[in-house]
Amino acid sequence: MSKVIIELKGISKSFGNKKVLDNVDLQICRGEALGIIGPSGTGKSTILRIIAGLMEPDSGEVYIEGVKREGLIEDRIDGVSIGMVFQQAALFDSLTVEENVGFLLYQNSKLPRSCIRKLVNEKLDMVGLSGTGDLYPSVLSGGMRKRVSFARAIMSNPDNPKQGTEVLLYDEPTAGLDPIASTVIEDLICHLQSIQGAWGSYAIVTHQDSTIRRTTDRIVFLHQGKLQWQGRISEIDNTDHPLIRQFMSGNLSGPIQVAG
Ligand SMILES: Nc1ncnc2c1ncn2[C@@H]1O[C@H](COP(=O)(O)OP(=O)(O)OP(=O)(O)O)[C@@H](O)[C@H]1O
Repeated sequence: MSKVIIELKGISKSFGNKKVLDNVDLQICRGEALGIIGPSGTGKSTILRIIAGLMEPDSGEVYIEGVKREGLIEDRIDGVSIGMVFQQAALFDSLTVEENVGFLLYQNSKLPRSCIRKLVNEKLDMVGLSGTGDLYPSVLSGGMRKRVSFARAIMSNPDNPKQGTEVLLYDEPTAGLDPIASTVIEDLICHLQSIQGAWGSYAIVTHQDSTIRRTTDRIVFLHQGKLQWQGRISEIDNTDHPLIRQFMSGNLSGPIQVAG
């Protein structure tokens, strides 16, 4: 079996009196493409934020290559770098594409501007956006804005050997995109995984059928705070698990209650 790179053990999280995650165990192995699916509001984005170190669980532990994490991301550097692509591209509209992608290096490193610009251009090339560094986000399409946020997530600081992104977390990367723009993003996710070295492992939260099928090799299904089913992507059409059958068919009848 592949080496476990990230492990959640007994993770619980509540907001107010609503328990969103209830004793969740989850592993991401090196080289794995994990899909996290389930009905809306079931805690998928919350899991990504906990893995990224942006939010602390109420109880449970997060292990990064077997080392227990203490605190949030600003308190320490993990042995594995984790990049996150947010549901909304979350770009600063008053900054250029280059300034958005290089934002953390411009803010936190002593690298010369020319060096950061070179690194940014490398990442823009990788996401198919060569020559867009001087543009502002407002002139880009939704799919292009997503790709800028990919470039930002894979930025690394060459002065810090631990800063190379090794795990990428994608929160609904194809939401709101037309089928063709979604295909471009799905291809890009697979392309980044195929590049030798850095971004071989990822977890992706998505509701889109094509994204589930084209970008994942293992699926976990979350419902009512619990991990209810997991299996290979090839099993998703064959399992008779009632939650998966209802979710994948979009049927209104079944164990998942329709909100509203
Ligand atoms: N910071 C927060 N404060 C209060 N409630 C929150 C917070 N973050 C998430 N929630 C609530 O927790 C629940 C789970 O949210 P989360 O975004 O993780 O779900 P999700 O499965 O990703 O949903 P969707 O598929 O609709 O994006 C929701 O009811 C949400 O309103």
